[in-house]
Amino acid sequence: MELHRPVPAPTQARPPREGESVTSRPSDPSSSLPDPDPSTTDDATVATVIVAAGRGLRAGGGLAKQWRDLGGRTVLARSIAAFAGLGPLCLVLRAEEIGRHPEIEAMADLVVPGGAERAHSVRAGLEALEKHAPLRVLIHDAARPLVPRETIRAVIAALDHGAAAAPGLTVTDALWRVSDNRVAEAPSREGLVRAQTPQGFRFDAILAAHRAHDGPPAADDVAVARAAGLAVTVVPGHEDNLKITGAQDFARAERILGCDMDVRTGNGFDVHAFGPGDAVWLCGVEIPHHAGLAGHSDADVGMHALTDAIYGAMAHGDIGQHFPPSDPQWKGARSEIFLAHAADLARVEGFAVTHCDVTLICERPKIGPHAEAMRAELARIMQIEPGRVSVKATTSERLGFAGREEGIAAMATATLVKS
Ligand SMILES: Nc1ccn([C@@H]2O[C@H](COP(=O)(O)OP(=O)(O)OP(=O)(O)O)[C@@H](O)[C@H]2O)c(=O)n1
Ligand SMILES: C[C@](O)(CO)[C@H](O)COP(=O)(O)O
Repeated sequence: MELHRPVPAPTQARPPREGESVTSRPSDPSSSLPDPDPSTTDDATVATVIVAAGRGLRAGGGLAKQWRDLGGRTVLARSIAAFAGLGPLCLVLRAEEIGRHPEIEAMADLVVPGGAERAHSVRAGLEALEKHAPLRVLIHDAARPLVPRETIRAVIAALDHGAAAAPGLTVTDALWRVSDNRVAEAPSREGLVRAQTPQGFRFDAILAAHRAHDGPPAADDVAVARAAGLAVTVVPGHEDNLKITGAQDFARAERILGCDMDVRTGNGFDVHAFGPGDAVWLCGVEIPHHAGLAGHSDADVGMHALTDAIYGAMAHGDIGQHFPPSDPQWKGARSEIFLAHAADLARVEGFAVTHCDVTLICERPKIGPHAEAMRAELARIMQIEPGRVSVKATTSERLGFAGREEGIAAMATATLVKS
C-alpha cells in the first residue's frame, strides 16, 4: 500500500451529546449510528474508493477499459477527477498494474491491490481507508468516468439522513426475458430502477457489512449493505453516468463528452468602391451617405464577407461560385439572398452557425449607431440568435483606399458546429 499525498486528519463519528436521543430501529443497524455532526459533514469527511481492478473483458480491445483513452484522458483519470476536493481517495488496481501509471496513482491518496471479484476489490479499499476513519465513504466504479457532480452531491446529502444511499434510474423501456432469441416473458418494470455508482455509506457500517458478508460475492455494495440490514436510500441517477461495459460504450461516452463535434471556422473578406448614390447597404441596413457602393448586387460588403466566411467553413467555395456576377439575374440583387443561401446550406449539411464576427473598415459612415440593427438583421437572415452575431468597425487611420474614402472593406469569421 502506498501513500501519495497528505490526507485530512482522521474524522471520528462523535458520540451522542448528553441528553441527546439516538433513535434505533432494530431492522436497520445504521440507525444506531449517531446523526452526523453538521460541523463534520463537510466534503473532507467523505472518503472515496474507486475500484479499477477489473479486466474489462466485455469491452475487448486488449487494454483494460479503465486505461483506455476517452476524449484525451484515460477513463480512470476522468473517474478520479470527478471526486476532486473530497476527502481521502483510495484507488484499487490489479496488483500487477501498481506502479505502471505513476501520473494516475498520484491523483490518489492510497493505492491498493484489488481481488478477483469487484466485492474483493471494494473490501481492500475500505480496509485501507480504515486508519483514516472517515465518517462516510463513496464507492465508485472506475468504469463510470462521466459521473456528474450533482449525482455525487445527491448521494452525500442523502447520507445526512441514513446509512446508505445510491443513485438509480427509473426503467422506462418494457422488459423482456428472452430465450433462443424469442421473447419468453415480459416481466413488470414497476418499481425497478437501474443501479449506478457512487454508492455511499457511513464508513463503519459498510466496512462491517463487507467483513460480515459471506456466500457468493455481491454484484454491488448496496447488496452487501442490504444483507447487513442497512436501509438504502435511492437518489436520482443520471443518464450520462453510464458504465462502460461493451465496446460500443466508448462511442456513447464520446458523444456525451461532445468529442464527436465537428467545429469549423471560415473567414471572408470583401471590398466595394464608392460610386454614385446617396446611401450604402451595410450588413442589411441602409445608411444615408454622400455616396453609394458600386457592385453587381446591392454591394453590401459586410454581408458578402460573412457569406463567404460561412461557405469557407464548409469548404463550399465563395459567393461568386454560387451566384456568378456574369448571371444577369443577380444584378442589383439583395445580398440577403446570398447570406440566407449560405446559412440554409449549413443547416442542410447539419451545421449550426454558432458565432460570427464582422468587421467593417471605413472612415465613414460611422457604424456604431447602426451596429445593433445590423446584428439583428444578420441574425434574422441566418435564423440564429442576435447574441451569436457580432458587428464592429474600425478606420484604417486614413491610410490606404479605405482611409482615402475610396471604398469600404469588410472581413468576417464564422464558426459552424455539427454535433
Ligand atoms: N475484480 C474486480 C472486478 C471489477 N472491478 C471494477 O469494478 C468496476 C465495475 O466492474 P465491471 O464493469 O464488471 O468491470 P470489469 O470486471 O473490468 O469488466 P468485465 O466484466 O467486462 O471483465 C470496474 O471499474 C472494475 O474495474 C474491480 O475493481 N475488481
Ligand atoms: C456496481 C454496478 O456498477 C451497479 O450497477 C455494477 O453492478 C457493476 O458492474 P457489473 O457489470 O455488475 O460487474
